[in-house]
Amino acid sequence: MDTPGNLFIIAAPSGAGKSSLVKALLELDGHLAVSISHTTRAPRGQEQHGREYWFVDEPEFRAMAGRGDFFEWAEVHGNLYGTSRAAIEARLQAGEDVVLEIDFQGALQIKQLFGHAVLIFILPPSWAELEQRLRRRGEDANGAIGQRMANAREEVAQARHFDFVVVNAVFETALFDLKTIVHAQRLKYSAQQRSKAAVFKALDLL
Ligand SMILES: Nc1nc2c(ncn2[C@@H]2O[C@H](COP(=O)(O)OP(=O)(O)O)[C@@H](O)[C@H]2O)c(=O)[nH]1
Ligand SMILES: Nc1ncnc2c1ncn2[C@@H]1O[C@H](COP(=O)(O)OP(=O)(O)O)[C@@H](O)[C@H]1O
Repeated sequence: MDTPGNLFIIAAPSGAGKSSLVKALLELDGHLAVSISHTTRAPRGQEQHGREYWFVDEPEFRAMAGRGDFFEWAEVHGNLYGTSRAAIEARLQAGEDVVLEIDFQGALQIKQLFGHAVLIFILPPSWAELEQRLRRRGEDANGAIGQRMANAREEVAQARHFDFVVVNAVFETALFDLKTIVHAQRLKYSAQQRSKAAVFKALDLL
C-alpha cells in the first residue's frame, strides 16, 4: 500500500530508550504523530488509557483481531500488542507522517504491507547498560526484567533486517540520528513526488 504520508517504524529491545527517544522526537517535530497501540498488558505507574496505549482485555483484543481491526499484532513478553488500522490509515492517506513504536515481528509484517515504511532499530550501547536502564526505570518486577533481557538477544538479532540501526549511547546523539533519518526520508519522498520536469524547468535545465 502506498500512501502520501511517510511511515517510520522504530523497534528496540525493551529498555534501549525507544519511548524516550520517540517522545523527544515528537516534541521537536510537529509533523510527526505516534500511533497508539492496543495492548493486553496492565498499565505501568503513570500510564494512561489512550495516551501510552489503549489498554484492553484479552477477549476484546482477540475480537478486534478477529474482525481484522489490526494492521499487525504480535505477542511480546507474554502480552498481546496491535496496531489498529483506524490509528494510522487516515493520517497516512492525508499525507501526514506516522511513527510506530512496535516490536520486530510487527515491523516486518508492516513492511510487507507498506513497502515504503522506514525501519529503524535502536540498540543499547551494551548488554550491561541495557539491564541498568531497565532497573533504573523501575517499572518492571525482577522476573519481568529477566524475561526482557532474555528476549533482547532474540530481538537484537533481527536488527539486520532494518533499514537503519541507531545506537542509543548518548541520548542527544541518537536523537540527532533519528531526526536525520526522518529528514532524509522526507527529501527522498518529495524528490520522488515532484515531477522531475517541473524541477528541471524551475532550474532552467530544460
Ligand atoms: N507488534 C507490536 N508490538 C508492539 C506494539 N506496541 C508496542 N509493541 C512492542 O511491545 C514491546 C513491549 O512494549 P512495552 O510493554 O511498552 O514495554 P517496553 O518496551 O519495556 O517499554 C516493545 O517491543 C514495543 O515496541 C504493537 O502495536 N505491535
Ligand atoms: N541514552 C540514554 N542514556 C541513559 N539512559 C537512557 C538513555 N536513553 C534512555 N534512557 C533511560 O533508560 C530507561 C529506558 O528507556 P525507555 O525509553 O523507557 O525504553 P524503551 O521504550 O526502549 O523500553 C529510561 O529510564 C530512560 O530514561
